[in-house]
Amino acid sequence: MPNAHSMSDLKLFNSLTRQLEPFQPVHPGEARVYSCGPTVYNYQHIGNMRAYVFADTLGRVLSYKGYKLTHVINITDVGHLTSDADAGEDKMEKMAASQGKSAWEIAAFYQADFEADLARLNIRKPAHPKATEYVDAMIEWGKSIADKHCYELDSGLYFDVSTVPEYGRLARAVTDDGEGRIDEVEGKRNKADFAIWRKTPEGETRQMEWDSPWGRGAPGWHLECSVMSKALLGMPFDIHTGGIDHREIHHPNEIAQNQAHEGCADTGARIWMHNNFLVERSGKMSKSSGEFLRLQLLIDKGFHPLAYRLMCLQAHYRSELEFSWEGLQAAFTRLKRMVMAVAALQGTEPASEVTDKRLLDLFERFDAAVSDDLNTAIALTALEETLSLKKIDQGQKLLAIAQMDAVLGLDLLQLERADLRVQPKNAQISATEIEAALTSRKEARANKDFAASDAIRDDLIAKGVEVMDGDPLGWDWRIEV
Ligand SMILES: Nc1ncnc2c1ncn2[C@@H]1O[C@H](COP(=O)(O)OP(=O)(O)OP(=O)(O)O)[C@@H](O)[C@H]1O
Ligand SMILES: [Zn+2]
Repeated sequence: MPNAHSMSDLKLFNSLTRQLEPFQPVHPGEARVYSCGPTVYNYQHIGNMRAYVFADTLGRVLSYKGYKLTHVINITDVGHLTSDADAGEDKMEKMAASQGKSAWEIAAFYQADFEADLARLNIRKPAHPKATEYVDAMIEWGKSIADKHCYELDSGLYFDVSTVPEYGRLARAVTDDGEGRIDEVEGKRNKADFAIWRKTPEGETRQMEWDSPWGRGAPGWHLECSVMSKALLGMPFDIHTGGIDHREIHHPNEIAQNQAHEGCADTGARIWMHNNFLVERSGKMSKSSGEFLRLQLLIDKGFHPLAYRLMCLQAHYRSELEFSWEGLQAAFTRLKRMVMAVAALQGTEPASEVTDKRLLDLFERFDAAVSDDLNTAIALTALEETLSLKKIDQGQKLLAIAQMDAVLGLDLLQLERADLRVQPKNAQISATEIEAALTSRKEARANKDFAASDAIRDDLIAKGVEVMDGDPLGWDWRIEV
């Protein structure tokens, strides 16, 4: 697309100022992004995955705008307690004990599962540093801020939030429920003070523990993101992302550590961005509630994982998104339509540039939408209009689709109809058997043997197959789950 990235300036909503701001990179021509990664003590739920679909879309938009992107999603394999505010048990150690495995095994298993989910959602491969690889750097960071900003209690080294300017500015925490949720630890100077280092209590041993000037123990969860973002991206860097819950405690704490360490009022990242929650009718999706929605469950029910990506893109990342199976079904149907429209271009070679005015206008709309704080909902409509354009140069159309999809990540040029036929786990019949039965049914009908044709249909229905004669999508059948 000629000069596509120079069409509209990219504006992003900065949680620090609660305003849209133009993106101005710290390093000309580059974009450096850090996204808080998962705590790998369990499977991820699809709410967690919404955070990474958002971060990936941001990264794709930055690449499309011509910036050289460095994106980090860390892996939290140590340090996160069951509460964000340094209370409760260690998530990793607790799961290890309940499964009779080592904390290291737990972390490796769930990290691999997380990375498989990223791939299934067509999330590009950012760097995935592990917190446990940065413990030395965390201790060094702690040492450099300990005298001026920290104090020791029996339970560890604590950060005194009154030693940095404007603590909690990101959360606007002083009056709302931000600080109110922080649990008391005996001896803390301020309610919001948090652990930099947690000492292993006398007489206990942890599987993951290290020696430090403040005793044997483990780093506080907040410290790892400051340390890893600085080590991998330098400070200041461009954008820090996370779910909206992190705006309250985790990110204000990172900012406080960054200010202390860098000796400035700067916050470490210039722009802080937060995705809103995926919710269930009953409330926020959470792992603590036992059974929870995983991407694998969606696949087991016959949905393609990219239908979930599309479901996320249909909403603005700053809006709450309510999950429902009907909503997912609608997104899946929409994805099928797109894939079928691209299939109609099979055999077309993409053009080397787009000159057609209709395509250029649609591209301008697409560009304006993604430049407006990642308005993917509008961008999708521009893509769909492009897909439905008739009497147009096919090569140019394909090029425009490819460029839009590079930003949205729906994998439209690779996905085929057959890929979208996801076999539900409890299916009683395979796709090949269904196709064969439908072919026999067609023959029976052609021979006017309606009894045979009805018998085949009844047999399919009994096996959970809905036969969709005359389906406008040409989808023909689906397995009901
Ligand atoms: N329902 C949700 N919707 C969108 N993002 C979420 C949701 N829940 C968590 N996140 C985000 O997912 C990322 C990873 O979360 P994290 O590993 O801290 O686990 P968690 O889901 O918060 O854990 P738990 O459910 O046990 O409280 C974070 O950026 C977090 O803000
Ligand atoms: Zn973090």
